[in-house]
Amino acid sequence: MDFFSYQNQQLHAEDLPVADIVAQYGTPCYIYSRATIERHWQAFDKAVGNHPHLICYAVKANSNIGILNLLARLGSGFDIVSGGELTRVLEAGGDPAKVVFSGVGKTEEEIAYALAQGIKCFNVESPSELQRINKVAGQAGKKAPVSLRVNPDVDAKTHPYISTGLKANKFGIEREQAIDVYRQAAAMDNIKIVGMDCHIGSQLTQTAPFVDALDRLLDLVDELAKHGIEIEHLDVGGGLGVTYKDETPPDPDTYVQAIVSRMQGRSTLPLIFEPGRAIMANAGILVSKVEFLKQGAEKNFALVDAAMNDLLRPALYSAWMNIVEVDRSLNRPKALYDVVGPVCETGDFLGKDRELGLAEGDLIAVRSAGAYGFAMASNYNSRCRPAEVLVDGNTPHLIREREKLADLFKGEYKLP
Ligand SMILES: Cc1ncc(COP(=O)(O)O)c(C=O)c1O
Ligand SMILES: N[C@@H](CCCC[NH3+])C(=O)O
Repeated sequence: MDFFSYQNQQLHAEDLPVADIVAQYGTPCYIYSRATIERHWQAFDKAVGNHPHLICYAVKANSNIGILNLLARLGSGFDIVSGGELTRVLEAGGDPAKVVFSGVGKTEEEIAYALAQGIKCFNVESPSELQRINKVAGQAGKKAPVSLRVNPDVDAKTHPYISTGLKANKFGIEREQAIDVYRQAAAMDNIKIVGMDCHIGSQLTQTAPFVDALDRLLDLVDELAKHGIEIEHLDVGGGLGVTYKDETPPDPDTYVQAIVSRMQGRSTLPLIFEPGRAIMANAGILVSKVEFLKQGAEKNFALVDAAMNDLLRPALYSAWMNIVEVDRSLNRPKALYDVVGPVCETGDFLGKDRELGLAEGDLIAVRSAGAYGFAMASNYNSRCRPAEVLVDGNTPHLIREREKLADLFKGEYKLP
């Protein structure tokens, strides 16, 4: 669900006109809604009902401390993929005992750090990683809690760059090897087996691949039990998609029900969910100002002050993201525009062939930009990353300042 709505032709964030917010904080600017983030998180939590569970928000989707803090206050757990993300979770007041650590390339340093903080478990992606965790835990005199990420070989039917559950993908341990790797783990001195997990991809718009993957995992859980290995939790990963254009993903309730319905007879096996996009995407927009309108030989261009460094999804995945005028009352004549940024790349666009009524100086908003928006922003072309503002009812809170030019070369040195 999208929290931005037009009131009197002006795009509003909760009770505030978007134009007033950016008048204060400048453009480009990410704006998020507290109410929407909380509603989305609670939709997952409530849908699971009485089945024991933990919602571990996938920090990579949006890792702003202000947002992590909101979620921590709701009781959320966190799915992290780096020591940096763990630092953010701790800084935000998150409970390390509710943190699961995913990712294919955990370093010794990251493992030692996570162990020292007492995280819930490591989602292990290879036999070599398992050995490394055992070694580091041994050095620390600890037993590391682990879950093996099983690659269930299910087609998530999403963009190939964000599909993760196929044999051809780098993620997880092949199903056929899983029992063997679990047995290796059971024999290790400094490993404690606690779970099993999978994550088959992102922006999934159907329930069936999730259910297929779960069924394959449940078969493995039963097979492991025959080998005397008990699984204490099952982590079904994230991946639920959102509507950017005309996709019709299941809502969190339908998705969660489909998962929980497969858990009959397993009411004591806790479930972990790792949603990222479904919580954050439609809770945020990116607002940008039209700098110039330019008529090319074949196309009209709207040159705006946000670029691929601020929002990479269109350039990276050819992702279609909805672009709207912030003030419709201006009633500009409509034309077809490629909405492009100032970065020196032909791939620097936010949208192509969009019918918009624009004049120089107008504001546009890219909707559904709350997930994998700022989180993937960079300083390419030495551009300062934008501000982030969280709207709480009728109060905007600055949760990240726009970067300053002087910050761009902090930590860089000239030769003596
Ligand atoms: C292991 C893992 N968990 C959770 C997520 C979150 O995915 P999404 O934002 O699609 O819910 C991802 C990213 O795809 C991931 O790699
Ligand atoms: N960054 C991607 C999703 C990747 C999910 C991470 N495993 C996107 O914008 O859609």
